Amino acid sequence: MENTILKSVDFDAYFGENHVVKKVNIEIPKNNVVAVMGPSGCGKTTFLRCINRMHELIEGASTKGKMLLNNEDVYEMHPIFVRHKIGMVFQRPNPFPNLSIYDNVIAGYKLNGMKMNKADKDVIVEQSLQKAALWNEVKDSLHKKGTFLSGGQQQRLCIARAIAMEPEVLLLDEPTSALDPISTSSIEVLLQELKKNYTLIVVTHNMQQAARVSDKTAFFYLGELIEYDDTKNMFTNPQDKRTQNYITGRFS
Ligand SMILES: Nc1ncnc2c1ncn2[C@@H]1O[C@H](COP(=O)(O)OP(=O)(O)OP(=O)(O)O)[C@@H](O)[C@H]1O
Repeated sequence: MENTILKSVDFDAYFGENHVVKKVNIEIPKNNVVAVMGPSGCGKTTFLRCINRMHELIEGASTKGKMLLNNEDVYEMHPIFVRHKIGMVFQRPNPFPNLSIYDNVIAGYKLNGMKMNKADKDVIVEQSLQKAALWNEVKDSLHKKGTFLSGGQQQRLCIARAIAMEPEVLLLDEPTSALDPISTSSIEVLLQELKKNYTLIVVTHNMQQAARVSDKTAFFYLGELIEYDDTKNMFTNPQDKRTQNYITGRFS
């Protein structure tokens, strides 16, 4: 694929002896939203966490194969650099409870001991909140704690925090599953906006959401990537019986 930003080659992941991601080969095009779906326990989150090397933080966890970002193996880069380039947003909004909205946005810089003057910080905070479609709602309360925000606003704050590090790829693990329908819809709109500047990989259990937001969909089953195609094709003309069964609700 010409515009591939991320590519896995024969990628395996294990928890101890338990082989949970099996020989996954996938190419993710730049500025796309790719949905990752499949039944519970099929390795979606594990695969996502392998992309930015968070899997290896778990004791006994290991990987095999290649994960290439712009053709360079992320497993040969410094893990901190990898997590700058490949940001992550989790299922439950997790702003740092003791930090203000402002400090939450630049938390990644502080955690890594990267010093900046106030003017630069102000720019990063405003730009990141703008891109996360939260600026207008919080610009007058930047020094209040992030936990005062609604769930949907907190999730957008977490997106702003990830964007502040200027990643190329953003991994989102069921980013709306803890949110109400209105917040969910505002995050879905935001994803469409964000893909202009970033490449997004979104784990979702919600097939309607995958159909609404993604350009391509990957279907995982028992640790294997069974099918990967343009979302439209995947939902209208799945090639594998297991994908067909999943999208028609024969197993969840
Ligand atoms: N920390 C862990 N230690 C050991 N095994 C784990 C751990 N996390 C997940 N697993 C196992 O790895 C397999 C894949 O889990 P994973 O969370 O990646 O699946 P998933 O498709 O994201 O599931 P869900 O949709 O329920 O979130 C499962 O068998 C799970 O039990």
